Amino acid sequence: MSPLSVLFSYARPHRGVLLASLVLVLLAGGSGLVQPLVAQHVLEALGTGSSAVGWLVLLTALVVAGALLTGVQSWWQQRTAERVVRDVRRDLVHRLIRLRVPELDRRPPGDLTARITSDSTLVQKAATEGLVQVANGVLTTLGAVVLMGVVHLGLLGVTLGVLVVVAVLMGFVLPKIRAAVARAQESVGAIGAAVDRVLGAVRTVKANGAEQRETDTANQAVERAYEAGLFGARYVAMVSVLTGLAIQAAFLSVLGVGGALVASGSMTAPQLIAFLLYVFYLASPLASLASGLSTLQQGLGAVNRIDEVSRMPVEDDVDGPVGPPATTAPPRVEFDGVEFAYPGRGPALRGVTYTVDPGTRTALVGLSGAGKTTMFALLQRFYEPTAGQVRIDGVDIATLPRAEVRKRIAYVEQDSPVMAGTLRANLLYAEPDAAEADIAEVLRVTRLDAFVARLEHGLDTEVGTRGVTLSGGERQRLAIARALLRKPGVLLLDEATAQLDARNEQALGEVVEQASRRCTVLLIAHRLSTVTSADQILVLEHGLVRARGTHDDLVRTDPLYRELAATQMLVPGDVEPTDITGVAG
Ligand SMILES: Nc1ncnc2c1ncn2[C@@H]1O[C@H](COP(=O)(O)OP(=O)(O)OP(=O)(O)O)[C@@H](O)[C@H]1O
Repeated sequence: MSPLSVLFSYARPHRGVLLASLVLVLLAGGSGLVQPLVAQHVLEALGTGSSAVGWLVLLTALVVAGALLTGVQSWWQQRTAERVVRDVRRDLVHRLIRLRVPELDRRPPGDLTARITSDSTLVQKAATEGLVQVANGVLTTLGAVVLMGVVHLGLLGVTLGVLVVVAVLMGFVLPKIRAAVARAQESVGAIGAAVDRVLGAVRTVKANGAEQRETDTANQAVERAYEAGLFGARYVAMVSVLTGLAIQAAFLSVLGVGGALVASGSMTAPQLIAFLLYVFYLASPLASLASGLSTLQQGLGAVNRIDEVSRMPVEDDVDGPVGPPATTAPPRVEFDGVEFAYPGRGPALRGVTYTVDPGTRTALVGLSGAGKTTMFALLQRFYEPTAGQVRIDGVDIATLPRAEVRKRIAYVEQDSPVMAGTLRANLLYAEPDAAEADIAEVLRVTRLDAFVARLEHGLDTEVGTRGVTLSGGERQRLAIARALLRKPGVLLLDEATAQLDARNEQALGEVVEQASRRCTVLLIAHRLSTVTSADQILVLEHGLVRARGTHDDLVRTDPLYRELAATQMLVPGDVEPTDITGVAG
């Protein structure tokens, strides 16, 4: 779709009211045109001593009607503009939240936010005021042109000649406005991205004394937006200059040619005067046309950035009623020859095959970057395998709606995100109707009950942006409590206890063990002490399962596992300190 058709598509649902608005503009214009004639009659009546009441009433009615029509037209137009921007923003919010994870991975959130907040406002005016002004300008200009033709065809030719020259110049200027707005909006997106980057890691920025560097980065985008804005403003100003010049040039040409025609007797003086009045009358529709075209170009400059979001792939199977899972029994989870690579990267998983039996605990261990978190991401259909299948209870999850897959799974992320809001809102995020008894139970098992009891507002305490007012361990326990409250079929814990003190870690280890009687648990852990009692441990290396078994089996059979265990003093051993961060070498 061309940008113009996209713009029309925003206006289309409101075409009725926009057409009505156009009619009102024309009527208000018409009433304005008639008023001088009626005023003339009033003056004539007063001069001749006859009654002017009728004309006065008509004049008053015209003035009032004109004002009312203008008021109603302005209200309809602005209301429609607000509706257009509301629809665009609704659609953008809806899509952005549903964008596929790979798409979100490669776009700065600040830029996406700017499309909702800033770009949409330009489209709002273009799809309403711009279109009405252009239509009004075109219709009124055409009307004036027809009447000019009735008065004198030759002079009409002269006028049109001048207008064509101006139209060609406009054709050069208008696309510049559009390009400038597109550049300015890109920069506004870049400002959003830069600020978002800083605010998302404000402590890192401060701790590294990077305030000035980050300010400079954001300011570069601010400067680019300013330059592009100025560039566009120059051309917008040029449009009004051209419109003024068009009228002046038409007036002078008509005066010159018309004067000669009158002198030669092929035209009467009143004809010339009438024609000149029409030339002046043209000023208003031409101004409306020029301003409407500028507004349209500005909207077209922004429409691409909005339309780009409409073309990004979304997860279209996360809405609608999913219904309760067919069974509450813990399911079997299988990876069967699963291969996967992130866009532009080498393989992250290279043919992973394993089965997790219902109601058991499987631990994934291995060096950093081995592909553990990637498996969790595939299990929730954040990404799709490039080969192989992930199955839940024997069903390939690629054949299930994402909502259904995710409903069965509770996921505690590596950095256990907590969202701004209250503790309660975070806890009940997936289960808004959870029973008080269940809430109390999960708070107890995650040992958050004492913490909550100490807070003045208890569960209604605000946790700040990303839970910044909580400690790392409290955030993790909150995330685990949220997961347990869902009573999931599958529980995924990614380094979920990494930030807990030893006492809490042990307590939560027991909770997870208990949970595995009700659900299938997969947990990723670097601290092997948390996984020694798992039913099955998978050792991952470079996207492959290199060994599997219980802790005791693996200590005996797998050198890498033995090394990991020895460095964590879980087995006696004489081990060279090895890089287990995967950073070096
Ligand atoms: N969103 C992403 N885009 C591109 N590459 C990614 C992405 N996420 C992870 N990777 C890469 O994929 C590989 C596997 O990453 P993954 O997060 O699965 O490792 P991991 O075993 O969980 O590591 P860790 O123990 O450090 O969390 C790594 O090389 C990583 O750099």
